[in-house]
Amino acid sequence: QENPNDEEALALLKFKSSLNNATQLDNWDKSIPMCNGNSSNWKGLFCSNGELIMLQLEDLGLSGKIDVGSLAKLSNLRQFSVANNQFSGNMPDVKKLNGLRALYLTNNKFTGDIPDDAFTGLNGIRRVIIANNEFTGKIPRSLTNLPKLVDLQMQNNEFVGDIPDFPNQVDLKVNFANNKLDGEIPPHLRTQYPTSFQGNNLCGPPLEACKPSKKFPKLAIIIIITIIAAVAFLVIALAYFIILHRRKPSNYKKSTISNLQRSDKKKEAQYNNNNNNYNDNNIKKLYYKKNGGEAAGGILHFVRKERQKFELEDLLRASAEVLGSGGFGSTYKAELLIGGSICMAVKRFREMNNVGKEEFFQHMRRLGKLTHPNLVPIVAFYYGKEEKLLVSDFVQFGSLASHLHGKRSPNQPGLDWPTRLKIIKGVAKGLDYLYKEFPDLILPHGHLKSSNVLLDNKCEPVLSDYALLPVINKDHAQQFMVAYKSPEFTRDDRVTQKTDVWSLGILILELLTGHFPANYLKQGKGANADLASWVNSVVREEWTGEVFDKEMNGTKNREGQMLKLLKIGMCCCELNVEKRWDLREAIEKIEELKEKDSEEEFSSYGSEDIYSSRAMTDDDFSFSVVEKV
Ligand SMILES: Nc1ncnc2c1ncn2[C@@H]1O[C@H](COP(=O)(O)OP(=O)(O)OP(=O)(O)O)[C@@H](O)[C@H]1O
Repeated sequence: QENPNDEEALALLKFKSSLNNATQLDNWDKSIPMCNGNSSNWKGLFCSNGELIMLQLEDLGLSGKIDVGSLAKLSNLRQFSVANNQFSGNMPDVKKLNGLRALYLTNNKFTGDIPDDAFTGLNGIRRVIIANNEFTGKIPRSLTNLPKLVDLQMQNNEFVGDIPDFPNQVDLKVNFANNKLDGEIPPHLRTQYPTSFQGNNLCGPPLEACKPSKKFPKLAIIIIITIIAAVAFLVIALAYFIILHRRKPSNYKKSTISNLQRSDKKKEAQYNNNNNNYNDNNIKKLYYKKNGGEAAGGILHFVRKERQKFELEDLLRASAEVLGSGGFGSTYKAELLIGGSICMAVKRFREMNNVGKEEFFQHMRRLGKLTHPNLVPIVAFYYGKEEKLLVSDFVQFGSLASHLHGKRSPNQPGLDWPTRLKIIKGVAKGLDYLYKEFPDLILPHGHLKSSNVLLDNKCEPVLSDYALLPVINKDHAQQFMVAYKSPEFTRDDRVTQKTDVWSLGILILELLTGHFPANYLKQGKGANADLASWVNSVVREEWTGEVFDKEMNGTKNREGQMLKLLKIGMCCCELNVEKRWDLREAIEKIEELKEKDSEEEFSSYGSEDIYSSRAMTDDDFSFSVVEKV
């Protein structure tokens, strides 16, 4: 049967044939399907539900002709980017691509005037990014009629003449810097940043006022007087407003902060499904507008080349909800509408100034190079003096913590054994990768806990909040990060490369028992000072059956494997660091686990085996005093 994408594949191959230097597109091959659900087999293509929606051919050294006629056959094409290549000549005739939402031609060598009607009919377009080329002539008037336009970047070209007004685009952000433009900045662009106009011969707000023309001194005087009168009026009105405002009782502040107030209830809510409570808030509303975050107006630095770019402003304005707050700050889910809907998780960090700016950027770039199916990819970051934002992919299915400890509807089953086994195997793989990538770090993860194990729609685990220790202020890390709740830190004030193994052990025990480890830490000194001690005491009394989470239904013929995992958890929680397994050993043992027991395994495992794995002395009962959770 004819593949519906065949025609598009042919169109793309024709498009490719008019490019020069397209050697990197060698997997564009008609025998391989372009799209596979939401992923693509051809370099530079992005697909959604089997349809090609974006073409991102960036940094490929391409030149030659852009065959727009062929591109026009791609019926769902939303984004077209050839940024950072060697294209020259006139701008392609993009008005033929009438479904386009974003166009990126930045950093090429395009020349010539752009016809006035070049953008006519592109009624869905949101971004026109043609900066850093050699375009000449006037700014095409058709740009002013694009109802959805929010981002127009034409800086570093050779445009001449005046800037037209953009009266219809309320959220538009422009950049015309470093051209040869002159005249007065039009009324609807006066609230833009002054830097968007610098390097031209422009005047008027937000730049300096235009010099009054010598021909009409009287008119100039009238204008100045009018401006002074208007300013005076504004000052008086402002003063009046302030006086009026001060007199009001100040319960305003309370209601704003209450949005984000921390409470134990919220922690519980946080563990309920992440997809609840969707509303029309955005991060600005939820935090910045009210509490004055420093990020507004800042720059988002992308650490992954292949990812679709967006601006910080887009992120802060996107529809958002609070996912929860931890020791470092709040995390938000933001839904961006660019070339389809994309959900990102945005985590605010304070106390992240352990290293200088340069080193911080370096560390982020290092995180941006990590690719592993069991790690949440960090996509971008914002660097502010006091505050940082880390942007990563939003993981759909909530955290392991929410599945283990959150409320469920009565007919929703708990996680079964095969799923729990899959989760711990994935966690082990993610950790293994981190240890290989960060041999220089004492704690390659440092913050392994069930709320930092997220689940995708197939219940595959993905780790978050990893490898952040180098950038977090020491005091803060010691107060909040999981590694610093380990016996070796509370007892000896030290952490080692085996401390993440202890966190893994606690995670395993949490997964098997369904008990929330923080509850034990709260109780402090005593026989059950941590989850491992509790498990130990139950096992010692030969009540091993009591250890396992009752929600983990259908355990028949699986007890042997479950006991093996329990033993692994106990060995990872060995108090004596020297005797504790290292990560490699723990991973190997986890990898050996199977879903079902073989006959002899089924009969040979008993509680004695488990008990001997954590040799308990009287001292052990009192080592782990952790007041703060
Ligand atoms: N990328 C993501 N996708 C989906 N949910 C996420 C993502 N990152 C974090 N979350 C969820 O958001 C909530 C808040 O996370 P956050 O990391 O702020 O707090 P925490 O993990 O409880 O504590 P801490 O700050 O100490 O790590 C948690 O339930 C977490 O599972």
